[in-house]
Amino acid sequence: MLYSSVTATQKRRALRDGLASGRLQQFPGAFNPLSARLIGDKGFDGVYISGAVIAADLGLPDIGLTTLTEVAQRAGQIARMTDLPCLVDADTGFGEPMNVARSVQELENAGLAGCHIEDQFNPKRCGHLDGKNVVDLDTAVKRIRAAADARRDPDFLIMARTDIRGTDSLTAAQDRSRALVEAGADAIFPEAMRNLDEFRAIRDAVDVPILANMTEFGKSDLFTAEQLQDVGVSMVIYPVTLLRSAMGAAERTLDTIRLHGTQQPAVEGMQTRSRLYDLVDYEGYNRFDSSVFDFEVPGSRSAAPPAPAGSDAQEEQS
Ligand SMILES: C[C@](O)(C(=O)O)[C@H](CC(=O)O)C(=O)O
Ligand SMILES: [Mg+2]
Repeated sequence: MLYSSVTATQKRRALRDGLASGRLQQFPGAFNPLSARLIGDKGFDGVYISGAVIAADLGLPDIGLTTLTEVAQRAGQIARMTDLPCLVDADTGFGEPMNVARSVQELENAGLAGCHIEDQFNPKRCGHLDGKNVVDLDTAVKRIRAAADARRDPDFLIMARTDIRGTDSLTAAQDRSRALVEAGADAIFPEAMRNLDEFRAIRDAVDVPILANMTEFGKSDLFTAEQLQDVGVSMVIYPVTLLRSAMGAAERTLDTIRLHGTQQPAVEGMQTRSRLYDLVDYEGYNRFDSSVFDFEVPGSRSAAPPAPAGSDAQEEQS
């Protein structure tokens, strides 16, 4: 009830331990707080909070229009719902190095386990699009140094993302990764790697964990967990995967209603009422104060809490 049951400090330690474990850490992207709960329920290692998803959710393109306040608030709402460590996308850090410092402290306050900060110019864009620009090495280093110096919890993970592979060679990406680690990065996110050998080359260049971004319709093939583990990747994100899946399902359901005049054929694929109630832990709230739910709905599972007043028991699917 009221989640999460572990502290932010414990989550940060869990993230560090996971990265040190030698086992690939899988972080699907939550598109809302409820989906973070689902990710934990399915046994994943952590939750990724994507800048692209936060932007898309607001109906915005992913070009640095979202603000620190919006991202910290949404990320905090998501982190609240899970015992897993959450890694949030802090884009370019929301400004100059001093802004980056403030961003890190706000994200610490929001209960995140870590964040990544990239070396793109503003306005930034999706790392898998063409025509990106990166800032010079000095600026990139200052951002990461400011982030590392600003954190108050030494376990808050500062991950440096470099987009340089989009504009320069693999060697340039290795050099920049080394410099970012020197500046204080705890981990490296090499964006838009072209193949597994490129991931291996970055891994060989630095002695910190590296992340693979398995975003669909991008520049990288969708490698399996086993393939990534074999080349020494420590963490994989599936940043927009759940949003794309949910939106795909939403479109299909809307088409069904248009076609059949009812959603009935789509109901089979829907999350049931009782599963939704499991995820929000109605039962836990009911234990806390049973007078909140002091009526029964015929046909509901005995373990499931009763539906709120005015709901239709016929909707119960499980
Ligand atoms: C990882 C990423 O930064 C994100 O915001 O989720 C995006 C994902 C995407 O647009 O597919 C990225 O720049 O790769
Ligand atoms: Mg992003």
